[in-house]
Amino acid sequence: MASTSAEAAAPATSSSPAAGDAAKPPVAIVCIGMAGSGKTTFMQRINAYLHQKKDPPYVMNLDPAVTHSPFQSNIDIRDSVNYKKVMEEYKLGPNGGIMTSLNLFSTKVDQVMNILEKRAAPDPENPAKKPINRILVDTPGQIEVFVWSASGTILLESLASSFPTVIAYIIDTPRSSSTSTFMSNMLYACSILYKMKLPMILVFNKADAKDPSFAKEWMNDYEAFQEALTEDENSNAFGGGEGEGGGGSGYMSGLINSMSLMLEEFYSHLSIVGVSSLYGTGIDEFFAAVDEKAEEFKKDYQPELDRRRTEREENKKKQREKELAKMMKDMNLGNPSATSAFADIKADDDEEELKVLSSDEDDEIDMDEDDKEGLQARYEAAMQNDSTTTADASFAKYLHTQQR
Ligand SMILES: Nc1nc2c(ncn2[C@@H]2O[C@H](COP(=O)(O)OP(=O)(O)OP(=O)(O)O)[C@@H](O)[C@H]2O)c(=O)[nH]1
Repeated sequence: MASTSAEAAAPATSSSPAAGDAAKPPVAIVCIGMAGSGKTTFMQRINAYLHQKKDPPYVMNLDPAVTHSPFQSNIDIRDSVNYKKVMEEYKLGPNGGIMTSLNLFSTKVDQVMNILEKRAAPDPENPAKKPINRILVDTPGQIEVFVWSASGTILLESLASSFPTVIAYIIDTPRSSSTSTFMSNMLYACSILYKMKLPMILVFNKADAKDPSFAKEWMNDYEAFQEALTEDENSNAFGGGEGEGGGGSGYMSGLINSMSLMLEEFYSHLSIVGVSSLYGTGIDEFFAAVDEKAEEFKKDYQPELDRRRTEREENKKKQREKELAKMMKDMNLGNPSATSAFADIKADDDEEELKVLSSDEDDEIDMDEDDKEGLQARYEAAMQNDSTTTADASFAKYLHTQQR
C-alpha cells in the first residue's frame, strides 16, 4: 500500500491495529454481489493472487448457507452457527435463516474483532509471523439480507471502526449491458453506498465475456448513455410494446434518463474496474483501486465515522437520561434534578451542616438556628415547588429523618 502523508497523519482509532503498525493497518475488502455475479469466483481469484504475492490475506466467510467454498476461510460463520438448525428451530425460510444466523453471529463480533486485531499486530512471541495486510470478507448472495439487516451494519461498522474498509460491489457485466439492467444495478449499488457509508469499488466481472468499457463510458459520458437509451427504446428493449415501432410509452426511458442524471454525483464517488475472475485479468487494477479507496477511507470516511460514533454515544447518554427521568416519573419522584430535595443532598455534602450532624447525630435540638432555618426553607421549597409531588415531600421528610 502506498504510504502518503495523509496516511501518516490519519489518527489511529483506539482499537486500531495501527497501534502495532502505525503506517499500515490491514485493509478490509468486503465483497458484495448479487447471486450469480461471480462473487465466489472473484473471492477465490483475489485470495489466490495475494497468496501468489506471498501476502496471504485473512479470510472471513459470512455466508451461513454456502455449501461449498473453493477457498478456505480463517473465520467461518458456519463454524459458529448451524444455518439448517436455525431454520428448523426458529421455523424460518432460507432468507430468515440467513438473517437470524447473521444476527446470532453478530453477537460475537467482539471476539471476531479481537482475533482480527491480534492478527493485524506483530506477534512478540513469534516475530517471524507477518501481520496481515488484507482482510477479505465474503457475504451472502442475498444482498438485501446482509445490507439491510442490523447484523450486517454491526459487522461492517465494527470492521470499519478498526480497519480501513472498502466495499467491492461485484457486477455481472454481460447481464448489465442493457441500459435498464445497468441502471437497476447502479441504483442497487447506490443504495448500498448510502446505507453502508463506506468507499466502494464497482467490479465489472466477467470481462472476458463482455468488455465493460461500455459501462465506464456510460458513467463518464451522459450523452453516450443517452444514445444507448434511445437505441434500447427503439429496439423495444424495455418491453411495453404498445403502439407500432416498439417505442413503448416512453415512461421507462424517461425514468432511466432522469435517474442517470441523479446518479452522476454518485458515480463520482466510485472506482470502476473491469476484471475476469475466471482468467485473472484486471486484478492488479483492482488492488490499485483498493489502495486508493483505503486512502480515501482514512481521509474522508474515518472522520465521518468518528463523528457518527461520538453522536451515537451522546444520543445514548441522552437516552439514558431520558430513561432515568421516565423511571423517576414512574416512581412518582418527578425530575430528580428539578426538585430542591435533590439539590439539597448535594449542598449538604460539602457544607457545614454535615459537620454538625456528624458531631452530634442524635441531637436535633442542638442544631443552630441557621441550620434549622435553612432546612425549614428547603422543606418548604420542596413542598411548594410546582413540580413537587407527594413523593418529593416524602423525600424531604425522609431527608429530615436521616438528618436526625
Ligand atoms: N465467463 C466468466 N464466468 C464467470 C466469471 N466469474 C464467475 N463466472 C461464472 O459465473 C457463475 C457464477 O459464479 P459464482 O462465483 O458461483 O457466483 P456467485 O456470485 O458466488 O453466486 P452465488 O454463490 O449464487 O452467490 C459460475 O458459472 C462461474 O463460473 C468470469 O470472470 N468470467
